[in-house]
Amino acid sequence: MQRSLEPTPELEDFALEVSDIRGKREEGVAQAEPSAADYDPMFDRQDEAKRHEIQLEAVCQNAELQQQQQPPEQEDEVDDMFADVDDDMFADPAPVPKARPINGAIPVLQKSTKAHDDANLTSNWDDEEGYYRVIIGEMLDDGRYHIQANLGKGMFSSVVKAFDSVEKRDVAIKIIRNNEIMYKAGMKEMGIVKKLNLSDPDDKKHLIRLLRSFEFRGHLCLVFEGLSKNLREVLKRFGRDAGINITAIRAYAQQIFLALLHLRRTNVLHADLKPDNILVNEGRNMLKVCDLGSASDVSENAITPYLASRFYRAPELILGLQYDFAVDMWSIGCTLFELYTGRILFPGSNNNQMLKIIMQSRGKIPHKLLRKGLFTPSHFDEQLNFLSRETDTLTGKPVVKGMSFSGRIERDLKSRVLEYARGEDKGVVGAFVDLLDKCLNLNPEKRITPAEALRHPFIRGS
Ligand SMILES: Nc1ncnc2c1ncn2[C@@H]1O[C@H](COP(=O)(O)OP(=O)(O)OP(=O)(O)O)[C@@H](O)[C@H]1O
Repeated sequence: MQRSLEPTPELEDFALEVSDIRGKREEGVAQAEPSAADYDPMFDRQDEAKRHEIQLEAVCQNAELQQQQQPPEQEDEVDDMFADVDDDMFADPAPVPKARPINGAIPVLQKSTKAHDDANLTSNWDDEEGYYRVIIGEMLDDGRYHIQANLGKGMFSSVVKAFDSVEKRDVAIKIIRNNEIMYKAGMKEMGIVKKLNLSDPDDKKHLIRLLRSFEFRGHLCLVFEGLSKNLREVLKRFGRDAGINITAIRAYAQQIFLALLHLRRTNVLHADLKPDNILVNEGRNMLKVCDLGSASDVSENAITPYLASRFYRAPELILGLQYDFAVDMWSIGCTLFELYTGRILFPGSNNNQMLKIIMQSRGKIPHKLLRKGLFTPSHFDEQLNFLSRETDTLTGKPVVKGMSFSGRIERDLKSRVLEYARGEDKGVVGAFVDLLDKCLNLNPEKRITPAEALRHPFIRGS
C-alpha cells in the first residue's frame, strides 16, 4: 500500500534550509564544487531531521516487527567473480577482521526497562536529546565491553568503539537514543541486518555483521563488528581535494555492487548509501556497507521526497514517483564520482535545486516521468518547464526562474570527471565514466542493476 507524505511549504522552503558545506553558499554549479571532505552530514540537520521524522513515522505505523523469512540462496556467476579482492593496490594492508557467524542466534531484547517505558523520566545518563552520555573507559553489559572511543553520532544513535572481553576483539556499539520511537527504529534495523546476515552465512556480501544486542540503562545497544573508517574519512585522510586512486575505486566498487546485489536478492532497499555509510577495514582493502537505519523491504516504498540523504537522492524520489532498488544505484553513482574527484556531484541546497543541478549535468528529465510524479507540480509548470526557486542575490527575496533545459547540458559528467583525471589510462577512465553514466540514468527503469554493474568493463578490467 502506497502512502504519500506531501512536502509542506515550510519544508520545501529553500530559504530556510541550511547551506550544507561549511561556510560555502551553493549557488548552482557556477561555483566551484564543494569538497566531499568538508561535508559534515550532521551539519545538514534540517533535512536530516525531516528525513528521520518521516522514516520514524513509517516505523511506528509498522511497529510489529515481522520475522522475515530467509529467501532461498540464489547464486549466479557474479557471486564468485570477486570473492577475493586483490589488495596489492592498497598500501599497508592489514588482516581482515573475521566476523563471527550469527547462526540465527542474535539475542533479542526483552521489552525495555522502566526508564524506557516512561517517556517523562529523564536520567543523568542521557542528554536532553536522549543520547547516552558516553564516558570513555566505561564498561557496558556487565563489564563485557570496554568503551575506547567515540566513532560517530547520528540522528538515531551514538556509536562507540569498544573492546569485547569475551570474544577478545574490537567491536562498534550503536547506542540507540533513549525514546520509544528510536527504540522501534533500532529494532527494525536489527531485524533487517539480521536477515541480511543470515542469508550470507559465509560473510561474503560486504554487509556489516551484527554480533548481538543488549540493553543498557534503557538504551538498545547493537553490537557490530568493528571496522576502521568510513569512506568520507578515507577521502579526508588520503584523498583530500583530489579523490582516491582509480584502481582502489574499482576494488571498492566491486564490493559495493556485491553488497547491492545481496540487498536486492533479500528485497531490501538501503535508502541511505553515501560515503559515510560505507566502512573499510584497517588495511583499506575491504569494505562493508553499514547503517541499515533507513532500510526497508522494497514493498514498503512509501512515497516521500526526503528518503536518502539529499546529495545522494535519486530524482524519482524528489519527484514522488514509484521507486525501487534503482535509488541505491543512483546513490552509488554519486558516491563513486565523489571518491574519484573528492567533490560532491550534486550539492543541491534543497530538493528543487537538486533537480536543477541534476538536469544541468544529466539533461532534462523525460516528460513521461515528470507526468507521473506526485511532487512534479512543486518543481515544474504545466508545460513542464522547470521552476528554479532561488534567492535573489540583491534583495535576498525568493524568486522563481523558469528554465526549459531542452537540449542543453551545461556540465556533462564526462567533462566533470576528466577535470580530475590524473594521467590514468584513458580507457580505464572512459570505462569509469561509462559506468557512472549508467548508474546515473535519469530513468530508473534504464539504470544499471548490480548484476550488470559487476559485468561492466570498468569492474571486470576488460
Ligand atoms: N561497525 C562500525 N565500525 C566502525 N565505525 C562504525 C561502525 N558503525 C558505525 N560506525 C561509525 O559511526 C558512524 C555513524 O553510524 P551509523 O550511520 O550507523 O549511525 P546513525 O545513528 O544511524 O547515523 P545517521 O543518523 O547519520 O544515519 C558511521 O558513519 C561510522 O563512521
